[in-house]
Amino acid sequence: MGSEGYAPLFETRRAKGRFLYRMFAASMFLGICLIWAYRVIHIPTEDGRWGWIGLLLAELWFGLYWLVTQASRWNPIYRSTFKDRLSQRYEKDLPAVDIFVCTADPVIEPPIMVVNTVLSVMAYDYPQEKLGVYLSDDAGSELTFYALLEASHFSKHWIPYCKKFKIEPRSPAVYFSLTSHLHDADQAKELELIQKLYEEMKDRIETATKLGRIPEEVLMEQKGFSQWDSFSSRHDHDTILQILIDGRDPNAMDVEGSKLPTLVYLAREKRPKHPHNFKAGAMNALIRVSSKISNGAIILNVDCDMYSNNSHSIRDALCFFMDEEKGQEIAFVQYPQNFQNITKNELYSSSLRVISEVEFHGLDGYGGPMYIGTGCFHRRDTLCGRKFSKDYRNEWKRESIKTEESAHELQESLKNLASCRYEGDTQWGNEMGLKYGCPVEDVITGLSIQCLGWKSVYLNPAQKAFLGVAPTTLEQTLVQHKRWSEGDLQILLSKYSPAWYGLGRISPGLILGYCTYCLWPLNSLATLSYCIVPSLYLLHGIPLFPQVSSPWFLPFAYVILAKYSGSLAEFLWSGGTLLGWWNDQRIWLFKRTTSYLFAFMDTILRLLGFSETSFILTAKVADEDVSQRYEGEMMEFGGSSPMFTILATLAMLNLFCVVGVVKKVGLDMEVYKTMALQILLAVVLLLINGPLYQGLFLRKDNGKMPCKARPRESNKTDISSSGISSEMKIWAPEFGFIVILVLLSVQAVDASWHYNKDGVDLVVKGPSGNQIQDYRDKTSEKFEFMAHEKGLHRFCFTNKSPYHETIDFDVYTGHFAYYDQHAKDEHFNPLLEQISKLEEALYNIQFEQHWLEAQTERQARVNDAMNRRAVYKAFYESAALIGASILQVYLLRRLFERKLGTSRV
Ligand SMILES: O=c1ccn([C@@H]2O[C@H](COP(=O)(O)OP(=O)(O)O[C@H]3O[C@H](CO)[C@@H](O)[C@H](O)[C@H]3O)[C@@H](O)[C@H]2O)c(=O)[nH]1
Ligand SMILES: [Mn+2]
Repeated sequence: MGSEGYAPLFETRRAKGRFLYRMFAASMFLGICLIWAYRVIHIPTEDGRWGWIGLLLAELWFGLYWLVTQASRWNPIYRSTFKDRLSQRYEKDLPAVDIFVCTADPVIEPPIMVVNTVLSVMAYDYPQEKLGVYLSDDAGSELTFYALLEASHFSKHWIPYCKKFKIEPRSPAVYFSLTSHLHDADQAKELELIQKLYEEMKDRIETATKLGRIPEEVLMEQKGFSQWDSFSSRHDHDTILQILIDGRDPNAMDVEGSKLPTLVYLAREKRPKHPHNFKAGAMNALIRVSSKISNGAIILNVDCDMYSNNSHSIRDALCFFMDEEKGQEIAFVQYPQNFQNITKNELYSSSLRVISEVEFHGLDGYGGPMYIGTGCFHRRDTLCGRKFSKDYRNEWKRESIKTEESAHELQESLKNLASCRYEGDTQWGNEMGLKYGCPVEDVITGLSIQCLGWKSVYLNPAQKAFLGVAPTTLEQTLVQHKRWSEGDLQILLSKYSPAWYGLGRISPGLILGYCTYCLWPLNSLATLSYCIVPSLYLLHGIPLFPQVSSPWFLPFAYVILAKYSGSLAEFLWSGGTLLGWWNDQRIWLFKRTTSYLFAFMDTILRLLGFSETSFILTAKVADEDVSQRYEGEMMEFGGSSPMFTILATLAMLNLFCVVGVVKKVGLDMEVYKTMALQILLAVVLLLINGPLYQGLFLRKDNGKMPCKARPRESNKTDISSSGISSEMKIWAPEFGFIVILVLLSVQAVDASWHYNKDGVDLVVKGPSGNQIQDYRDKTSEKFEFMAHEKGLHRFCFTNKSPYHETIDFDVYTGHFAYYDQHAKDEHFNPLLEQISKLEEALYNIQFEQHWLEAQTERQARVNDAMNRRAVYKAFYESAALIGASILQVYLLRRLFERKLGTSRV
């Protein structure tokens, strides 16, 4: 098309104030150089030399990393579209669009949420006959299938309602929750009707989900359910494919007589021995299956929680692809990830605000944002690996698939495309489709597309295009970031590394842009050194920063001030609050000392061949009390995690140093006058760790830091004669709470060898008085007991012998990370799993020691008369210690030797 009279379909604006920003950045850089100079010039010869070098390395890293992050701020651009022009020119020739929704677990991704997302994308403001909606269910759950079946019926009412009244957003659940009062009487009536239909559907779905069972009559009616006959587990089943609405069928119409979008359910084949490659595998199966059903030229991918919040998003995206002059080079259009459940001050900093509002615009200025999984429109061709060429023209008017086959025949013939073996010896997962073997399949796929010469576009309209569910606990946030940062670091080290593969293929600005994320994990070491070294040296009175009166103080002060006021300004400008920024700084610290550290270590283990890729799904639902604490912005430490152990240790270390310093200050004020910056750092760390101290010491709710198993003092109880009982009560605060008793019943010493065989009975009763455990005739025993409900548990000892009995017992109470994690998640990350096991094993060692000690004591008492006590005690103690040491050595060796087990969804 000629340029004359050409009106583009989209517009690109450069950010204002770039010059000012660049001046500011240059001044920061000068400050950073001065800090480096100071460190190098002043390396001490004795006291504090190592600490100093630690800080020098940390500052070198921070400075270089800061330089890298400038790429995403140097040249930001903003995009806007002209949808009216699109519709004037192309309304009749709009391309077919296929929409892929991915789900993987009916428990943490409830079917009702999934179908709301599906309904929202079925109701796009777009010719419905050109839409194909595909749900990939990696759990192969009948419940999700049932929900989708229900949604296919409901869509016949929902889509016409949306179109008639042009409502937003088009996720029914969200729409109904936002709409209470309507002025238009007509609409009010229809609203009532449709809402009733929705509530009924929701009821049916939720009841089925709760019961884990589909109503009998539905099973009879819908033949698709028979596909579950050969289903053995989510990891082991045939392909299940069902075309629920066949767009080619002239009868597929809504209640107003308009065409409906195609709707397909797919659970690809899974076999335990066959790697399924997580979301990437699911997407590739969808690409193949859809190519034989609707074969849309454009593919939109959304996660099952990311409902469409803007019915015009397809048209917006098409403005880029269909622009006559610049459209041909664009491979994908990425929308930001926004969330519906962000609280005002975003406790876990999960809005990704600065990334969405600042950094991605910056990447767009250098050739386009990364592909971040959800909310992204692709050309089918480029997703399948097509190389860029100048003469490439997308053929929008594709032949629609003409086949005489019935939906059923088609279904059967397509199952092969989603089978495990199909991809063997093909380029799928490599040159074609999404790439395999990386926890962030999206980023590496996007990068390889850009390396083939394509551009991408970042579109961030005021009316958010997609809204999803952000993690609602600290642990989930940290685990999610671990997956992301680990994946990004892997990319940096992979064949497709932006650093070398990208060289010459994408612009240097974009390479640095990618590195901003790929280098996340390396920040952990520098941050750790900054959290530990200055505080420890402060305690010892060794200064590591220049005095306030020294001229070298200036660059430090300037860089600190400029860095933090800049970051605050950015955060506020992106729509955040002051407290939100403060929380963001805290999470910044937490992620760097835990998620990134684990990601770093895991990547190294992976390089050495110890661990395999895993994917821990982010939960989209939470218990009620957890949700309440989230809404109230109270940090969640419930459930134990090795990440919390690190956070708590660092916080305690800092507290310890600060308390130590406060004690000393009275004695020696002078020393500390020279250490203003170190004191400032320690105090800021103290403040930022505030919620940790609260969780450790002050809070009483279930979200507080879990207590580790720890021994209580030994107890002794005397039960004078037969039939007499003694009772002990223990409060179990939650499921999985563990009580361990070491019981030792010993007759009065004077009866020496005649200890009674009848021993003692122990009965454990649960909170409602029900008997849970019953041990009879015990003389010496250890019991391990796990509470299955919370509440007061009674441990009742009864003496059956005619003699006076002394019962000597130890009680350990606590909650094991190991049990906890495994109850929640069968595929806990290998490294964390090993750590929990080690933790548990170490505890067991402690326990064995106590038991042996108790045994020794018992023996000793029994043998008192023979004066062999000392011998026995020594014997048992050394045996215990040797055993413990052997076990420790064995466990540690196993930790490093064993090829860590596979774990996958
Ligand atoms: O084996 C799997 C695992 C996951 N999923 C789906 O992948 C999506 C993302 O999973 P989620 O637990 O929500 O991870 P997030 O960290 O929130 O996801 C972001 O990061 C992922 C890469 O780590 C991308 O795949 C996602 O698109 C992106 O939204 C969900 O729809 C899942 O159902 C599958 O289909 N199969
Ligand atoms: Mn998600």
